[in-house]
Amino acid sequence: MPPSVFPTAEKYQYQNGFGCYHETEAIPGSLPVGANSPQKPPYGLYAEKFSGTAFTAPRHSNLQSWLYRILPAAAHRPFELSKTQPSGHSLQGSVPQFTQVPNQLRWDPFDIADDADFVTGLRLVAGAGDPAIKSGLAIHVYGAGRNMDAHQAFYSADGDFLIVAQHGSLDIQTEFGRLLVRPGEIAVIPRGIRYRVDLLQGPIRGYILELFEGHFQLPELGPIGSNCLANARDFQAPVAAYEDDETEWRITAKFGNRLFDAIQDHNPFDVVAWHGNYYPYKYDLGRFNTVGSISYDHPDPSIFTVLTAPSPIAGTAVADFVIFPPRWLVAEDTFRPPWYHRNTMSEFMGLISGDYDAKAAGKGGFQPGGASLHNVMGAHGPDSQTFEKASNAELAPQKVGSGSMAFMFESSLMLGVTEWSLNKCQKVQELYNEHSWGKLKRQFSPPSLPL
Ligand SMILES: O=C(O)Cc1cc(O)ccc1O
Ligand SMILES: [Fe+2]
Repeated sequence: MPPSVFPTAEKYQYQNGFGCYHETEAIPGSLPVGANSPQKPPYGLYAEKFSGTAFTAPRHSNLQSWLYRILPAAAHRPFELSKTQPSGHSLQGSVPQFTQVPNQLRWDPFDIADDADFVTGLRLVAGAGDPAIKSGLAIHVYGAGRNMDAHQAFYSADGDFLIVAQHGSLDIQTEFGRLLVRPGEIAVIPRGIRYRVDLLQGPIRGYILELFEGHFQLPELGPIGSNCLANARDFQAPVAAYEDDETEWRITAKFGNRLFDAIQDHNPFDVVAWHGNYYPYKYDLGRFNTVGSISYDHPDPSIFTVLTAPSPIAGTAVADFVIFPPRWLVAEDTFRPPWYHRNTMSEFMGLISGDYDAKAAGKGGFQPGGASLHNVMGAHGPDSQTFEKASNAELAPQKVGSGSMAFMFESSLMLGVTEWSLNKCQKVQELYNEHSWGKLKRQFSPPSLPL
């Protein structure tokens, strides 16, 4: 059960900045000075190098950290296919199959299983590509009512986890230190980093974008200049915090889309000090500095990009993480909601809280904890109610989205859905298309032809 008291703030300490070279030590003097791997590191610690990119990646994109720990991560028994996942878990057993469907899909809020933890409560919703060739991504949801086992840690070798907390707060203990992630905040746990998730105030639910290739970065700002959108200083990395015990621990690995367990006889959170630029971090979406049109027309949603994972094709992301925060709409002579459109990118959307301004809310609509998928070239846009309202609204300055936060995982890849998300979860709204666009009225009234 989660503890009933909210932990004190001192439990979570951060250092600020995106893509920084940080250094932190829980015991003064535990970082070697002037060397990474001295013959004997301070206090009898082991030095362990942790590479997030190839050794030879260019300097501007090279990611690595040095960890100084009580025992190396290598000290564990062999991994075996996990037997601890409930049957039907979408990462249990065989490698998942993705089915690509051209229809617009929308899901009611996903369930929270009271008896599940962060790992057993993970469900694969959609994806493309293959972690074995470091290509593509996966989209998961999690819904859990209890802490991970007290002596269990998890890591994904497949991809970086971008965790969007929708409901309930996560106490994430990582090898690098602790992160508190509340609804409306995100955490990024790059691949390989071991962590465990406890619940702080009851059940948790949220979304995960797992990136099989590369890592997330801040988008270019172009003519916007050197500030706005997500500012670098608002990203927070943990400070080193370690535990030391020789009890039995289970390490669960997501490896090639399946889960494996290994036992070890020491605490994996034994990193006393670290330095480097490969680390987990969090970001409060409320700090996003939103920009928009102050004249006319609805700009592309790329102006709301928090983080991007570029592909080798210029300007084309494997995945963008985009948000729709509360903001003022002031555009004149403009249909202010998103336009009707078809996109060569696929658009997976979720709702953290409130209403999304392009879609009806409430039962049968786009609801917090639910999702939608408008796949490659899937036609979509405002539903008929939104169209009626917006095309007749008085265009005074208007604040939209108060108390609301929607987001989009936008990808250049065609996303497939899983047997779980299409059928088993029983959340697909069968009448999504009909309810949204089936009642759009013809507005066409051509001028009468001269006789
Ligand atoms: O489809 C959506 O609701 C997401 C979206 C929002 C927007 O403002 C412009 C384009 C777009 O795809
Ligand atoms: Fe869209």
